[in-house]
Amino acid sequence: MTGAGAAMRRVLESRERASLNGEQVAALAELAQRVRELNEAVVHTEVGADEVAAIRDEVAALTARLSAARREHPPLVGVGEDGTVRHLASPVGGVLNPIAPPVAIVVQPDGTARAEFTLNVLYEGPPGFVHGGVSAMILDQLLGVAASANGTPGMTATLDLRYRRPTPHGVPLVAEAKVDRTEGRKTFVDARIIGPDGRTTVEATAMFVMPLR
Ligand SMILES: CCCCCCCCCC(=O)SCCNC(=O)CCNC(=O)[C@H](O)C(C)(C)COP(=O)(O)OP(=O)(O)OC[C@H]1O[C@@H](n2cnc3c(N)ncnc32)[C@H](O)[C@@H]1OP(=O)(O)O
Repeated sequence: MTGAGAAMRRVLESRERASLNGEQVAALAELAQRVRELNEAVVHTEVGADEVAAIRDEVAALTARLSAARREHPPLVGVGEDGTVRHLASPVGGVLNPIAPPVAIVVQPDGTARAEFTLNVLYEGPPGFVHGGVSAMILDQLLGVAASANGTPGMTATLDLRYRRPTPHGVPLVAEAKVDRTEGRKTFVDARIIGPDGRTTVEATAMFVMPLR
């Protein structure tokens, strides 16, 4: 046993006290979105060196202003309108995380976790296509949400990926995950990413294990 469950409970207990109210979350989510746009602008800009230097100094000044009052830990959890727990700073769809791809996961009545999203060039691996690690990260999260929605949350113990064809960026994608079966503390979940032509680009199977302590 790893004690992973106890370690996570300790972190959760310390961070729940730092929860934000809805107004604060909305304001920071807007800021995170502006930073996402800044990130993309940095990758695409063709402005001259002097302008780059001036912008660099402005960004540094903004970072200093934000850092004038810092919490010890990121706000980890929030409770959504539907009562589900949200990891606000998650690297997948975390509304407060400027590096998180915009993947909003919705659980369907039949337990399928589903997301519709478009990835921009920030998530590129092979030219024109999504980085395989980014696809894996999105699928891991989606698989985990499906396991949680099934009432059997856990840690990812195994994650098997089959990259069937390249996943394009800049076009609408769909990802879905659904629990296949549970065996004691183990939950087996299947997922896939589907391209705009309706064909599967990546398939995944994961096993989640609920830590004993
Ligand atoms: C709404 C919120 C949604 C949030 C979604 C979040 C999605 C993101 C999820 C993640 O990314 S989690 C981070 C990545 N995963 C980890 O860091 C996990 C690290 N590993 C662990 O913490 C532990 O190894 C683990 C909790 C998975 C298992 O530890 P345990 O001490 O509870 O397992 P134990 O050794 O008692 O084994 C229990 C059973 O599982 C099996 N098992 C455990 N780990 C395994 C493994 N890695 N591969 C294959 N089998 C494994 C083990 O063989 C055994 O099978 P049997 O009961 O049949 O004997």
